[in-house]
Amino acid sequence: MRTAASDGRRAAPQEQEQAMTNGDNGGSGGRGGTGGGGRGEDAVKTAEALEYLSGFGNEHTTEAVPGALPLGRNSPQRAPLGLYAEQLSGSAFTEPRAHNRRSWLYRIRPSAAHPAFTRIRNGAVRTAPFTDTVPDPNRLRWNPLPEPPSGTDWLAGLWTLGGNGDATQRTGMAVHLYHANAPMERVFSDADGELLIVPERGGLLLRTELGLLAARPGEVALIPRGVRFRVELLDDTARGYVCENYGAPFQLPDLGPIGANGLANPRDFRAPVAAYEDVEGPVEVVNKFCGNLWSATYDHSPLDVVAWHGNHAPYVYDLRAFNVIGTISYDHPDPSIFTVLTSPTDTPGLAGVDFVVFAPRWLVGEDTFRPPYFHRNVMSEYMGLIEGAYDAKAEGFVPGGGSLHNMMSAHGPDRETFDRASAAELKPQRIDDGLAFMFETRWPLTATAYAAEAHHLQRGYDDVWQGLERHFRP
Ligand SMILES: O=C(O)Cc1cc(O)ccc1O
Ligand SMILES: [Fe+2]
Repeated sequence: MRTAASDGRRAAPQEQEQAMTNGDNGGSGGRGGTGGGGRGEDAVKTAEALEYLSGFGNEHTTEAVPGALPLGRNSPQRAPLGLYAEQLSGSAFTEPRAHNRRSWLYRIRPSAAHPAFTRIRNGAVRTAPFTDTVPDPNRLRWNPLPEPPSGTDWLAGLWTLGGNGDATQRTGMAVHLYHANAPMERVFSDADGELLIVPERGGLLLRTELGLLAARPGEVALIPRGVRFRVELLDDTARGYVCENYGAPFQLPDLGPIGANGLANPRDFRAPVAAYEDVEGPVEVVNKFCGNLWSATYDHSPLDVVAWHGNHAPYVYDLRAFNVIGTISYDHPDPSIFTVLTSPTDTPGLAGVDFVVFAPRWLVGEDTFRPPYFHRNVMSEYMGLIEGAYDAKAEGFVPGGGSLHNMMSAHGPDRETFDRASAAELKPQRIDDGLAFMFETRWPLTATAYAAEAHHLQRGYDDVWQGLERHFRP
């Protein structure tokens, strides 16, 4: 963990009105700077120079201007440098210490200094409870979203596939996809849940209240509930997935008999160093609250946190750092062993949502059908593909697409995969031609009308299990 004193970040030029200042994180980018597509040259340069704090849930301390963090107390009579002190809570004040999350922010203006929000159109964003359609027992699979119209920013390009629970009860989750080709000018926050962003195409620069994160395909970023942020693009277009988790914040899974190490190692999670915008002037701030989008035009940027400390922060994680554990004897282990993050519910072991990754690994199982087995699962499974291919599907499950296998729906290897794996020579085999993930949840998912009627919904997905001949020879 870095300390405020050892950060040694220089103060950014305060006098520059409208300037973007971000400590050591790469100069005075400002907004935009895009040429042609959505890629911002400033964003690219800034992303390359980013520094991070390391460790999941650590008590971080960071300041973009030396002396901005008060010492010895959170809320001195007058905070240093004329800043306002503000607490951001990610858990109830009274939750057990192990689950308690909060950070103290030292900012140019308190978040309370804003005008009234008024409703704007929700675009293609939908929120639980999902009642557009009835839950579907059929296996569903989608191709990627079509290209967005030019000028689509990340928020405008957010498209809800479905979900479960009820955002107002802080239970359940939603699956969204996004496609974008323009940087956000506005700022967004989601009071309904935390956002786990899974880029599939194109890198993102996330300018958050607590600092800057870059998330490229293969990495995931988490924005805590209510944290304001703006998404800029590191490539001309961006595409990916989002799990909006209405429930308890994602945490690392217990390791049980695995021991003290393994799966996602805590130190590989990176939080931003403090970085702030000193912008006086109109800034649109969009707030998602209980399913609707609300907008207010602030007279300053709310990304104005000069220093912060605490254990509640955005973070980025490289899925390729995942320590994959599997069989070294026989049988295909259940994919819970690939859990990166879990959002627990009141019933131990029954997650509101697990985020699971199928990362490069060796398969060595003896006398074993090595790909995912045929199964029916009380949990519901949404799967996406970040790159390459997935070992249960020969074709049709493509990067940017996704599949939904709801509670108890029968699925598993397609016919081609079954035939191939049943005949394969069982020498050690490295699986490194793809990166797939799963949002697995205890409640069935209901699709939005958009998703159920989408042109890119694959009709005839059932056919992948056609032709599984009987081989029974009594
Ligand atoms: O359905 C899937 O492809 C996900 C999955 C993978 C696996 O290895 C075992 C069970 C399972 O649900
Ligand atoms: Fe499955």
